[in-house]
Amino acid sequence: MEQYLIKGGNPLVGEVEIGGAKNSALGILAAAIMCDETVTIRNLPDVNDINVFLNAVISIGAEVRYPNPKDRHTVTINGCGIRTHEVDNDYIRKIRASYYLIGALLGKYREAGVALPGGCNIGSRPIDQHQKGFKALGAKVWIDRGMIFTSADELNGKHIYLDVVSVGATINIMLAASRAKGMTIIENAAKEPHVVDVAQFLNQMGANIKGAGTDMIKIIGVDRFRAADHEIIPDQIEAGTFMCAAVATKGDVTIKHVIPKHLESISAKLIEMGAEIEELDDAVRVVATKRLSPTTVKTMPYPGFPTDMQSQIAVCLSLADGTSLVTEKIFENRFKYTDELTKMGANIKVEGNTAFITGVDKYTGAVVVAPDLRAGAALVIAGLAAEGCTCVEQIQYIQRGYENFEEKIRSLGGIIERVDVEDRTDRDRMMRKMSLAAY
Ligand SMILES: CC(=O)N[C@H]1[C@@H](OP(=O)(O)OP(=O)(O)OC[C@H]2O[C@@H](n3ccc(=O)[nH]c3=O)[C@H](O)[C@@H]2O)O[C@H](CO)[C@@H](O)[C@@H]1O
Ligand SMILES: C=C(OP(=O)(O)O)C(=O)O
Repeated sequence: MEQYLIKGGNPLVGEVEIGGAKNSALGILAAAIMCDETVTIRNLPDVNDINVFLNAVISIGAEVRYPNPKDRHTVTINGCGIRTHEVDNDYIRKIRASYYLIGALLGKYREAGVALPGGCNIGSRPIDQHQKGFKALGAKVWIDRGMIFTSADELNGKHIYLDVVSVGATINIMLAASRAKGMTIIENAAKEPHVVDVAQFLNQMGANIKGAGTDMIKIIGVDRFRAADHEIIPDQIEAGTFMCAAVATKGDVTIKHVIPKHLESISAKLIEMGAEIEELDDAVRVVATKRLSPTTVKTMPYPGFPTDMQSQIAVCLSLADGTSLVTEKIFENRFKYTDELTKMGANIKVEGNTAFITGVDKYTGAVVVAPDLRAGAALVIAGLAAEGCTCVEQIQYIQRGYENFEEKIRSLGGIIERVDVEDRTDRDRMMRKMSLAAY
C-alpha cells in the first residue's frame, strides 16, 4: 500500500493550478452518456473516481476517447452504443457518483440497474430523496442483490420537494427529468456550483433547465440531446485545500484557475483567522504570517461552508491561539480524523456534531491513517506544518480526488514523497532517512 512521507516545516510558497471539479465532472460524465452524438468534455480531472466512472460507462457500451492521448483532461463521449442498462463491478460499488447513472439511464432508456453507491464513509448517506424523485416522475424503484433498479413506461414531469438539501438527489432528478414529458420543478434544490455546471452542460446538449443555483429548478423535458462542448468548472475543494495548506504552513500561495466566488465561504473564515486573501480574476493569493485566531465554523449546503472542507480548516484551527468550534451539519461521521490529528499533538474533543479545538503551538510528525478523501488531504496539510516527519497511510482515499497532489505540493516547496513501503521496519527506516536528509 502506498503512503505519503512528509517532512514538515517548509512554508508553501508559489503558484499552483487547480484542476476541474471532480464532483461536477461525475455528473457531467453521466449526462454525457444520455447523448447519441459525440460530446467533448474539457478540464476533466485525472483522478481515480473519474477513471472508475469512465470505465463503468465504457463497460456498458459508451464510446470514450481521448482526442489527444497525451492529454487526459479532454475526452469525447458518445452514448449511442450503450447496450446494457445495468452497471456493476467491484470499483463502481466503491464510488458515490455511480448513483448518477441511475438518473441518466432512466431518463434516456426508461430503465436502469446500478450497484448501490459507496463513497467516503462519512455518515449513513441514504438515497431516499433520489428514489422519491424517480418515483414522482413515474418510475418504479426497487433494491435487489446490492443493486438499485428502476424502470418506467413513461416519465412525466412533477413538482418535487426535497426533504433535505441534497446535491446528489438534485442532479439525479435533473438528469432523469430532462428527458421526461412536461415540466418538473425541484424545490429545496441544492445550489452548489457543480449543480449549476451540470445544468449548463445539459442545456448545451439541448435540455431546458432554469433556476440551477437557486433553490427552485424548473426542467422541461426534451426528446433528445445533441453534441456539445463543455469545460468543467475549477474544483472548489481542491482550491480550498491548497488555501488551507498555505495558511497552516504560514505560506504565500497563489491558487490559479479558480472561480473566487465559489471560494467565498472559505476565504471569509480564513480572513477571520488572520490570513490575507487577495482575490484576482481567476486566482486567489493566500498569505499567512502570524499566529492564527480561533473562530467558529459550521458546515452548510452552498453558499455555506462546505462539509468537504471541514477537516482541512480544522487542521488550521488546531494551530490557532485559542479555542474554536467546528460543527458538522451534513454528515454525522466526519470527525474520524481527529484521533489521527491528536497523534500529531492536536487538542480536539468531539461532542456530538461539534469539535472543540484548543489550538496548540505546533504539530509533531507521526504515523497517521487517512480515514477518507478530504480528511486524508487534511492530514497531509498537518504533516506539512508539523515539526519532523509524518507518514500518512491509506492514501488511496486521497488519490480518489486530488490529481498530482504530491507534485503540486512539491512545486510549492513542500517536502513529500509517495512511497510503497513493505512493512513497519521499512517505513521507519525511510522516515529516519527523510528526517536526516537535507532538502
Ligand atoms: C460525488 C459527490 O458529489 N459527492 C458530494 C455530494 O455527496 P452526496 O450527493 O452524497 O451528498 P448530499 O448532498 O446528497 O447529502 C447531503 C445530506 O443529505 C442527506 N441525504 C442525501 C440524499 C438522500 O437521498 N437522503 C438524505 O438524507 C445526506 O445523508 C446528507 O446528510 O455532496 C456532499 C455535500 O456537499 C459532498 O460532501 C460530497 O463530496
Ligand atoms: C465525500 C466526497 O466524495 P464522495 O461523495 O464521492 O464520497 C468528497 O468529494 O469529499
